[in-house]
Amino acid sequence: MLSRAARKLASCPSASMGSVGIPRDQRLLGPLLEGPSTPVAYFFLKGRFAFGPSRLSLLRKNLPMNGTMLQSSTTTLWVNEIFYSIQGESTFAGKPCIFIRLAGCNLRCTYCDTTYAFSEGVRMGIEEILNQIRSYPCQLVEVTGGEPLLQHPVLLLLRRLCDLEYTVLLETSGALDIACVDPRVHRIMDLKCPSSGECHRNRFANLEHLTARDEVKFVIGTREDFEWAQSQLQGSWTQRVGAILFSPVFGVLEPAQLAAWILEKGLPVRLQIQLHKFIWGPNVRGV
Ligand SMILES: Nc1nc2[nH]cc(C(=O)O)c2c(=O)[nH]1
Ligand code: SF4
Ligand SMILES: [Mg+2]
Repeated sequence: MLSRAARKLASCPSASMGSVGIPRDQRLLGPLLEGPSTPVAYFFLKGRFAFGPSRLSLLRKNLPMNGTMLQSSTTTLWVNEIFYSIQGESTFAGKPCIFIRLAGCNLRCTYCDTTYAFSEGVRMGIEEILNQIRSYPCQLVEVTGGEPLLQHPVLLLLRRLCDLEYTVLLETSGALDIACVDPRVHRIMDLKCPSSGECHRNRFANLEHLTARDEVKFVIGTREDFEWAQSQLQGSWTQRVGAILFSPVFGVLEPAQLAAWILEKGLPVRLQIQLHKFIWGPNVRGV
């Protein structure tokens, strides 16, 4: 007997092939690119195609805007970086972890710390990615971005990683549908607060899909954000989800201030600081 989540995945062909079953606003737009020798990337930008070299860095970094899909074949992904570090966020913080950062994002949060992922990346085959992952002495993998769900083949990558018995984490902004993600994946989903400038992009329907495996993260920059986050803690999802994380915007809100607010209200949430920024500094890439 398949679980509800497993049945949903089985009825979602995009987890194994093509883009059928993907919500309309997440479908690939534009012609498919095949073969590593093709030196051109295609993007669908506000109703027209843009063409560029295979390194996305030559695209202006503010180009992939709302609703824009990164174009790739069904077995390749635009990868910004792959690295091995200490997990700095979520309930897995402190553990060795391999990170796969995918390129492109459809949001532009005011505090974004990975703007370089908007436009820099190389195209890699899923098997090529898996081979690199196998080279690290680690069974914990996080797929992050950018926004990893912008690229449909990520569903296949996530499934392959689960099949290989990795513990798999997915960081997502929460603006795209999370229902087709393999149910073995731990989804770490943001609810964007007002100071992000992207609060209106929250896809609240995602909350219905959350399970004890998943975590919800609020990145908090102001008292208004804190109160907004507090006001979201009413729904039944709070009882189902594995963790609720309150994380201060680095360099904007002192962790001690957020700690004081949480204690003042007695909120049953988890204060999260971005461990990697305290270990290696706020602007170091690849850690
Ligand atoms: N060490 C480390 N932990 C992280 N957890 C989430 C990260 C992210 O950028 O999504 C991240 C990251 O970039 N580095
Ligand atoms: S969703 Fe994440 S990667 Fe995208 S702009 Fe916001 S913080 Fe940056
Ligand atoms: Mg992130």
